[in-house]
Order: sequence, then structure tokens, then C-alpha cells
Amino acid sequence: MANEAHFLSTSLPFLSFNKAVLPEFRQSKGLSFLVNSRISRSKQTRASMEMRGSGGPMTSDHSAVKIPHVLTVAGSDSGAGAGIQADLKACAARGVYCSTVITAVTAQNTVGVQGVNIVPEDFVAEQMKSVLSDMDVDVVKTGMLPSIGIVKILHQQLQVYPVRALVVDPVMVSTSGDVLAGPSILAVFREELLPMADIVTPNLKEASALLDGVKINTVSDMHSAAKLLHDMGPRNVLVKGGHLPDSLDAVDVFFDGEHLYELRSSRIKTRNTHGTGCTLASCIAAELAKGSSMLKAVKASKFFVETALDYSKDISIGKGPQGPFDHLMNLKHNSGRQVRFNPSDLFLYAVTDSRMNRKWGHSISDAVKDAVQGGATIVQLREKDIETGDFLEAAKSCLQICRANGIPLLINDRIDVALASDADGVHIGQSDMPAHVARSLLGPEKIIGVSCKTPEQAEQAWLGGADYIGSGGVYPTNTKENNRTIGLDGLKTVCLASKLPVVAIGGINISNAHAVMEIGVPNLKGVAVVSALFDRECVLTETRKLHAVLTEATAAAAAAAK
Ligand SMILES: Cc1ncc(COP(=O)(O)OP(=O)(O)O)c(N)n1
Ligand SMILES: Cc1ncsc1CCOP(=O)(O)O
Ligand SMILES: [Mg+2]
Repeated sequence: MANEAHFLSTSLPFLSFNKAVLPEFRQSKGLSFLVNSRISRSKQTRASMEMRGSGGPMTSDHSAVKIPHVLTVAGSDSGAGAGIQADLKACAARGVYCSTVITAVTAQNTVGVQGVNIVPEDFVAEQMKSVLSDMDVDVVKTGMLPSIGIVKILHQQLQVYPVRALVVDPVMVSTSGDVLAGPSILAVFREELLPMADIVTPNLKEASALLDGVKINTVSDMHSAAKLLHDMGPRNVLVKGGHLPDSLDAVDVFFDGEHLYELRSSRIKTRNTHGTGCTLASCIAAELAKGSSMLKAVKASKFFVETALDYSKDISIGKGPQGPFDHLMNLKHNSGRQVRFNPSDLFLYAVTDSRMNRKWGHSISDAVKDAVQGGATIVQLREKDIETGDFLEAAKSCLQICRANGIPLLINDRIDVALASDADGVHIGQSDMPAHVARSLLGPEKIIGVSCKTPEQAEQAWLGGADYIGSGGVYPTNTKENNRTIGLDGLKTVCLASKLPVVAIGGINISNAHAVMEIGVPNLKGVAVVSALFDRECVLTETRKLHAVLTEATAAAAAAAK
């Protein structure tokens, strides 16, 4: 294995630069030559392919699970902000398998591109064949295609091994301004690559280059460019306006041949934008591989990039002007988090209601004290009709009770009250500010819960950095007006789609809590209740009863799972 892993060497030149593009690359000093260790590699690959083809153990495994698969055909970025490395991270973040065909190896960092070494065309072809002949690729995404021959190879291979979609990011210039595919390649991009593409995603410079230098300075110019590019053959066009002068928003123009859409998102002020184009295209490919429509894939990808940029705006990697960002959004979101949220805290989630407390003559802090003593594992103050000052005072006194009992206290809707009282977090709904904005305001250590009725909302909550979701109304309720009931089936659908732990809410009480917990989905961690605890004379007794029911239900579920 050691000799096979030996890929870089100083002896044999693997390839000289392609003559057509040579002048456009900056020559680097002391470039390593790629050495040919192909013979033993390809033998091994062929051997394993033959084994699969002959119906060996791999092909007879009927229980195998198909995972959405993107193949990226792109260049390697040693700084790992863009290129193949960005594609791998983006696909991983979107839950999709990503295989790779490397077209060029670049030496680059946050300062710029110091060197480029193109992989020989026959070896690009060999990589492509290895993957496409063996693996069930759904979508191919292209990035840096540095020679005419490589574009032609892609064309041929996709004839032999058709895939569901081709996403073309027509990479020509890096974010640092270095040329990655020069003018000589434009003709083959126009004539062979674009007609094959299901979507092409140029930035303004690339769109202009593909359109013979036409000026694109306004959103209206972007509309015209999208239409002209569409005439070249791709099924869809996304012209990215990230570099549009004088624009407060980041506006992209999407054209599907019929309708033009302006897709806007807030412009994030950060130096960490290296690799956004690669990431966006990979994310679109990943969403298509999962079965999304094109417009939905584009919108989800734009939101993903915006969220990742927002999370990563303050990270510092490298000394140059263009830093990479954190695709997995962990550097800020998770690491350094001192008190990590424990999903089992969702077990018996008590949500207060001032109207009910008034009805029974309970103060908020007495009601919370009783719920905590009765076994509540987390408390949310949902005070819809009190003054801000009173809310803050209530939050401070309830916080003392909860802290003394080691129980988190969350504030419903009011991020300002959560910040001012130093509560443990917030619970926000779909009409409140997005989770990622709440996360920016609250920082990495606070708990954020989001109400979700659909798998899509659950995905957005996860992307936005939420810790859990609340899903319901499971049953009809009088506590929240005009609230759609999703039933046990709706709850189960959301739980199965959610990457976050879930607490069920809406009309849950001691008679039906067992049925809720019985749906048997591991990330359903508990129930959130208002009236079953607080619209009662004795909060302590009711909480104890519900705790007992939940304990019984969980024990029964554990026994059934054995
Ligand atoms: C745990 C939990 N889940 C859902 C909700 C509902 O929040 P929201 O949709 O914002 O509605 P209001 O509670 O604000 O009326 C919740 N509060 N807690
Ligand atoms: C706040 C909320 N969100 C969805 S249903 C609901 C009300 C739950 O109250 P109850 O437990 O009294 O039905
Ligand atoms: Mg709310």
C-alpha cells in the first residue's frame, strides 16, 4: 500500500502544462511533478470492478441503502477553502456522498494561487471512468476544467455513463483574481459544456466572459445575461451577483427558460468568502441528488452559504485577504460551548401561561417552583401579555429557582428578555427572527429551540444552529389560537426528518402522553405542556403525575426495543 500512496515525486514529469492554457497560469517556483503510479492503481481498480460485475458479495447485498451521490470534477485547493475540498465539505454538510475527479492540483492559500499543475487528460479520464463505471452517481458537478481536452473527456464520459443532472460552475478566475481557465477554453465551454448542463452558475465576471465581454453592472443586466446564457443551451442559469457594485443585498438571478427570479439574501460582511462559488454549486448538486427541484435546490443552497458565511464571519485562518469559511459551522457554533445542551432535558418540558396562573391565583415563580419540584426537566416562560419590565423580573426570579435545581430556563419569543436576564436560551417560532440570527445574537452557549411543523422547517432550524425543535400541535389545543394540528403522523414525519432532538407539543396531557412517546422515534425526547400543568389547581401534583406517565412510557419503549 505504501508505494501506491506515493503519488508525488520529483522524478518523472507526469504532464507538462497544456499548451493552450500555459500562458494563463502563473508559473510556480519548484513545482513538484506528479509521478505515474497508475499501473498498480488501475490494476487494483479493475480487479475490484470485475469482482462487483461478476455478482460478488457487493452486488448481492439486497439490504444495501442507497445514499445520494455527487461526483465533483474539479481542482484541488491546498488551502482547502475552495475546489475539491470545499465540494467534499459542502456535500458532507448536506448529508450526501461525494466522490472526486481531480483535474488540477493548485498550490494556494488565503493570499492567492502560487502554482497550478494540470492532471494529464488520460488520467482525468481514468479517474472519471473508475468512479462512473462502479458507483451509482446521481449528479456530476464541475469546477475547474483547465483544458479543452478535459472538457471533451467529460462530454464523452457522460455519454457513456449518463447521470441525473450536471451542475456546471464555470470556474475561470479564483477569488484572488488568479486565472484558472483562460480565454482559449471559452469556445469549448460554450459549445460543449453549457449545452450539457442542467444548471450553470457563473459569477458576474464569468457570465461576462462567456458573453464576449458584455458589461454586467445592474440587476437588469443580470436578467439579460441570464437569458443570453440560457440561449447557449443550459436548462437553467444562475447568475451570481455577489460582486455587484452598490448593492446592499446579495442578489442572484435565476432563469429556468420561462421565469426570471431575483433571489436576495443579506450581504454578510466578512473576509471569509473563499470557496463560496464551489460550495454553492456543490450544495445545489447535493440537493438535486436528494431529489429537490432546481429552484428549491438553488434556494436551499443560497441559504446554506449565507448561514455558513454568517457563522464564519469572525474566524481567522491564514494571513491573506480571502479566508475560507466553516462549512460544518462548528468552529463558532459548537466548540467553546461550555454548557452543552442535553436533549434529555426535553423529557418533561413545562411551558408557563400568565392567563392560567392568574385564573388559579398562582404567581409565575410559585408555578415554576411547583413544576420543578414535581419533576419538570426544563421550563419555558411563555408570557404573552405582560409588560417587558415584569417579564424581566419574572425571568430573573425563575432563573434563580431553575439554577438552584440544575434545570434550564428558556424564554419564549423574547431574545431581548433572554439576554437581559441571562436565561439559558429561547424558544422561537416560524414568524420570529431566523434561528441563525438568534444564534448570532445569543452566542454559542445559549439554547435555541424552534417550532417546526414540517421537515423543511426542521432542516432550516438545524442549519440555523438550533439545539432542538418543538413540533405540534400534536392534538387540538385551546392554549394557542389558530394552531394547525399535525397529529401523531405529522409529528413522526418531522421527527424522522429532523437532525435535532424533538419535543412534542399541543394538547398533551396524562391521558395521551403515553401514545405520543409510543411513536417510537429515537429523537423524540419528551413532551411540552401548558394547560396539563398550569391550568390546574395543584401544579405540583399534576407535574408528578405526568412525570410518572412519561417514565412508564419510556421504560415500556426501552423494553419493546430489546
Ligand atoms: C417547546 C415549544 N414548542 C413550540 C412552541 C410554540 O412556539 P411558537 O410557534 O413561537 O408559538 P408561541 O408559543 O410563541 O405562541 C413553544 N412555545 N414551545
Ligand atoms: C405553544 C404551543 N405551540 C404549539 S401548540 C401550543 C400550546 C400547547 O399548550 P397545551 O399544552 O395547553 O395544549
Ligand atoms: Mg413564538
